[in-house]
Amino acid sequence: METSNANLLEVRGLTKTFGTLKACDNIDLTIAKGEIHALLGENGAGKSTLVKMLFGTLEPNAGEIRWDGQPVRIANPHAARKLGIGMVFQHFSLFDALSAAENIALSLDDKTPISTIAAKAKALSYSYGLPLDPYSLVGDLSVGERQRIEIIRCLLQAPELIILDEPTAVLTPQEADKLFETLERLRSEGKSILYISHRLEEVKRMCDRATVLRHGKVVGHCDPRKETAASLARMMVGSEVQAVVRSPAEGSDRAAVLLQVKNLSRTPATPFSIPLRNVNLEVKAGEVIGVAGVAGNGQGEFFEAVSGEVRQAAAGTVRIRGKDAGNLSITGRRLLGAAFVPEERLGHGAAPRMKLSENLLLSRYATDRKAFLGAAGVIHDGAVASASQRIVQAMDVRKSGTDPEAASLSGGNLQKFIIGRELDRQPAVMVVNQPTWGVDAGAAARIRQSLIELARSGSAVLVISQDLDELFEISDAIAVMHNGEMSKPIPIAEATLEKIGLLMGGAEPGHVEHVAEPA
Ligand SMILES: Nc1ncnc2c1ncn2[C@@H]1O[C@H](COP(=O)(O)OP(=O)(O)OP(=O)(O)O)[C@@H](O)[C@H]1O
Repeated sequence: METSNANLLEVRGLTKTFGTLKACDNIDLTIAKGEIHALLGENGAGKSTLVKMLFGTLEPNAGEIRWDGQPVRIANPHAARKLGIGMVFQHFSLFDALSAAENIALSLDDKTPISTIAAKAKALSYSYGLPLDPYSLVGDLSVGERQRIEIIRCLLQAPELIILDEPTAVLTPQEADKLFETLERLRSEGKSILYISHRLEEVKRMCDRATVLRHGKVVGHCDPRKETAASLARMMVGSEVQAVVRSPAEGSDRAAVLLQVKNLSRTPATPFSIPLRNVNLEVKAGEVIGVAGVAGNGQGEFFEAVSGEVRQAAAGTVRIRGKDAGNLSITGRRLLGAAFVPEERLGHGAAPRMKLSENLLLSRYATDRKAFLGAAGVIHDGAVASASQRIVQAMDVRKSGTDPEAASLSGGNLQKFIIGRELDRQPAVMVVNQPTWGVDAGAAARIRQSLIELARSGSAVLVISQDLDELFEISDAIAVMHNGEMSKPIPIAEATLEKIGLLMGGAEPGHVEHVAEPA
């Protein structure tokens, strides 16, 4: 039986509206001391809005928050921290040119000397099994190590409640395991954790209770350990989530190579970027090739070179539909029939302050001139609006208003719109970096299925992803990037998690070929 003393946080009737949209609608939530509590919900369900109110970055319109039985007002993150609430954000807020300890010092309010902070951070990091060298420069660290800094920074303030927003999205399976050990340890010390994740298997594994949101309302509570990933997804979405079907790639041996990367090398543009070393890769019509790798091993640099965000001097390093494209701009490559979806949605994938229809026009006016522009460059508003509507429907994009600004969409819904915008063109070559990052189970299945279908209709699809399950689900072969080098693609029938994991960790391909198949 729970008594009110056992509860650390109680939320009653919390409501937040944006215009006419109730992003959080009368939400009740109770977090007990010493529990890991999952907050689940499809994209746009209101999870981020809720935790922003708990961390003091958004002010509720109505409702009450009780902390250890007492009503509180959390006016800003400083007040949240003082109360004992810490948050590890999905997007890191660290300075590359500073050390781990200096970054931590910036978030502390007192004037403790760096050497003391470094010693404390190091001791804490080792005691929680997340070892950290406090004097290492952030720019030299992997994404997993950067996340450790964020976690240690949070733990140094001895919070009673730690909010984690999709903490494993950027981690390797091994790093995620380490994080789970740390969370279990925190739980055993009586700390509470509010855990947001779209990865339902890890929610089942880690969490004691779950609260499920849909359209801003609480639609259920459950013990995730007693559920299946499918039943959790059903609670979130309100209906059965379709499994992804990968039809066999037909005749791909004889098919045309639509995207070719040939002897691509790049010297690092900044002290913190990874050089590319003689990368070779081909994607044929009809197939999906996956690129796996721990974040920060050159995938970003590879995407920039393939998409034309950074051009090469040698035109032949990237060939699209048989034409040299290495020295072309993004638009030049798009005119050859390619489409690109970058990892970073706001700013790169979409202009945040522009409406969805304006974003559509911005990315497609050159390639779809006839459809969207008249003779004197007059915009066919109707055509743009109906294309925008078509994409919203095809990808089930949830939003407030008919044509809102991109920045007002929840992360996952903006991703659905951007992918839909490119798929709508039926590109001959599609290159996507992290296609379902932050996307809920139902929408992720839809995006993955669309990528397979695009390939089977005759296009070449290249998917860079840190989600190995995703790559195994959709790829016909998987290549691995490590330290700026690309392995040969391993056909999916021969690929195992162990082989790919070893290559991700830097094992020699020759060694991996001898790894036994699992029994
Ligand atoms: N600043 C804002 N202005 C207008 N609408 C907003 C704003 N912030 C969020 N919304 C809307 O509120 C709803 C809830 O968004 P929220 O970011 O909380 O969802 P979420 O559950 O965290 O989704 P995701 O899993 O995609 O991150 C969405 O429909 C979103 O478009």
